[in-house]
Amino acid sequence: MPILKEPWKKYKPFKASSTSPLHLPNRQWPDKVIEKAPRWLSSCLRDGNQSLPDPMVRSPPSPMSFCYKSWHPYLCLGTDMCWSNTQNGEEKWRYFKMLCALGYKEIEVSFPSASQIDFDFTRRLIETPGAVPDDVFLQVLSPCRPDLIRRTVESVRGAKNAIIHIYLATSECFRQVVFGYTEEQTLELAVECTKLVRSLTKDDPTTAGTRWQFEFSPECFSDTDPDYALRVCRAVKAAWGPDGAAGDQIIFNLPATVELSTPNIYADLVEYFSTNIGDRESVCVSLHPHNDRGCSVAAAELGQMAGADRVEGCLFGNGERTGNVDLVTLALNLYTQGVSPHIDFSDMNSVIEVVESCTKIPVHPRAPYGGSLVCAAFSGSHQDAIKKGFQNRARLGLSNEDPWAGMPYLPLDPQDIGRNYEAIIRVNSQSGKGGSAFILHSKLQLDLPRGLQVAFSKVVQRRAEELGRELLANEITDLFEETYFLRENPRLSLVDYSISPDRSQSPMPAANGRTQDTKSLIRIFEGVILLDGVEYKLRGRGNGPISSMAASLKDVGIDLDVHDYKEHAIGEGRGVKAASYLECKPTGSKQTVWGVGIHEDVVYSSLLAMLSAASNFLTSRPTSPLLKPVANGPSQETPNIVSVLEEKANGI
Ligand SMILES: CC(=O)SCCNC(=O)CCNC(=O)[C@H](O)C(C)(C)COP(=O)(O)OP(=O)(O)OC[C@H]1O[C@@H](n2cnc3c(N)ncnc32)[C@H](O)[C@@H]1OP(=O)(O)O
Ligand SMILES: CC(C)C(=O)C(=O)O
Ligand SMILES: [Mg+2]
Repeated sequence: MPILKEPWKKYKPFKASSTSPLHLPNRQWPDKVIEKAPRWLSSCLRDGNQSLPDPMVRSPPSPMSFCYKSWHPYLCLGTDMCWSNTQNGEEKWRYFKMLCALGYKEIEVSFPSASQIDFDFTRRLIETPGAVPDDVFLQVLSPCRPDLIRRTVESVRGAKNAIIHIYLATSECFRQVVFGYTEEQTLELAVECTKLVRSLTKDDPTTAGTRWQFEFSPECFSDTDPDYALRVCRAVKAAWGPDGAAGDQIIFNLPATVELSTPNIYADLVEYFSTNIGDRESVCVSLHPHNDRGCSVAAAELGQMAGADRVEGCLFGNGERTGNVDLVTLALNLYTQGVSPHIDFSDMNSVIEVVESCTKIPVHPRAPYGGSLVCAAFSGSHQDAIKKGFQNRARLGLSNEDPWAGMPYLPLDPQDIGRNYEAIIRVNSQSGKGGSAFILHSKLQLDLPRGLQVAFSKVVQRRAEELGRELLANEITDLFEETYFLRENPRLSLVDYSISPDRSQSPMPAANGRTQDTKSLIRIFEGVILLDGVEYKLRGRGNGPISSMAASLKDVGIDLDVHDYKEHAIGEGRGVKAASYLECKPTGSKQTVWGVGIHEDVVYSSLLAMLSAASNFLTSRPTSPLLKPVANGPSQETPNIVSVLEEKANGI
């Protein structure tokens, strides 16, 4: 082929045939809303399976394998996820059980004429008591070839419920390129094969114990002249003879075998078919979109709006080439519109585990709903909005009326698919204060004041940049405990203390000139601290425990003014603790330091916060503060420099 200068000119825009119904001035589907779930057909074990490098049901292992880890069909790295053959059919068996548990009622289990293994798997399902729930239909697929149809029907003999599905491509391309058939020959073959299926199933009294359904797929429907597709299907319908009044429907499955156009065109085709096939109650219109252009979900949704009753697809969009339509996305798209899909994805992680281990294809981390990252927010703005969403829902009482309204960025409650809230907020160097604050709140029940959120987020940012990666939730809680000396404080600790009212003083006058109440009595802090391995005895005066301790610390060169103090309870009942947060400003400095204390005793918790702030003050300075000489002795005016270093006092 000559090399084209403009190679894209090799391709032509999609054009339906000359009798195109695409000019549908009265199309109805754009105004329709999907209000109920369609009938679902999982083709995971057929269309999904036929597209795997190593199908689920296979003969004994070959040294060649598809490696999940290396993404290579042959080079196996020998990890857990690498292909390893279990007993023949075990993976399909496990997958089938999962599909039943999820709620699928129509499951295409095999292409029985393809191999003995597929045939045997189908037989095993039927012959194992209780393997197939009474309300589940087993679907099996065959081309329009009499020998293969006989084998296919044979495979489901004795089943309680079975759907025989035959396919024949009707597009001009396939008729000319693959089969060399005229329109009439194709139609005749479809009718003949339908009659054969009928004779082998519902017309054969020996199979009366089986509830039969029949499905015909005009393969490549979306590339087929729509009037011709209708002609073939009407003839097939006449051959099958469904009795709609008795609830018997023929399934016409309309594949976009290859997705060739925008989904609105598929919807037009479906609406045209659905409204013109006639005797509609005897017909179930089914969709089978593939995803070559990445629009299969849209095609399936518009197709339902256009009148389809049923959708065929695979979990996580497995299937030929780019896959079949993703049944997980379709179901949960309905769910998030308040419509039950009648499929249970509440334990998404288990579904993923089964699908990945059976197909050896990992679910993409960004796959809608199922992907490991889709409930996670890394970026600061997202985290901030989600955090506020959680806070405000409780505050605004939205939880009763409209439980998920007012929740930014999260279209689905992660808990509904078995993901916990810890997975939502993930912290890296793109995160702001809200992310770490959310994690500290959910993991440690700490409700950080805004200023501390800002201060700690800088610490987190630094650490994330140093490591060049995401910080895990436990790394953030560790970092917090380390930064604010919540587990240990190697430099500064409180050995002993007491706080008592200063009886020698009359109460300090309040700002309004009145005498303060007894609560405002001057307190005296007396205690022993261990600073860099040396014990110091301190004494200080203040309006309360914190300020008196702050005053006492000046004597060891830790000169901090308390700017802000907040506390809250953690937990309730006997195990309740107090969390205290202190913002302090070193005298003469503009920068603040924060301290955090947690303890059952509220006062002790606040003193720990003071000590934590003092430690941060110490570490924020290049060298240790100089110990102030106790030159002036206790001062009554400045209620702070009273402490003494015992050794010093003793002249040691
Ligand atoms: C779009 C889809 O997903 S369709 C489903 C596809 N799935 C599969 O094919 C999986 C299982 N298939 C198989 O195991 C094999 O292809 C079999 C058993 C069906 C047939 O195997 P073979 O007899 O060796 O035929 P082979 O696969 O090489 O070629 C297909 C033949 O069937 C014909 N054919 C293809 N589709 C159909 C059809 N729907 N109806 C009738 N004949 C068909 C082809 O024209 C070709 O005929 P030819 O041999 O006269 O040229
Ligand atoms: C067999 C048919 C339904 C098919 O898989 C397709 O056309 O994609
Ligand atoms: Mg297909």
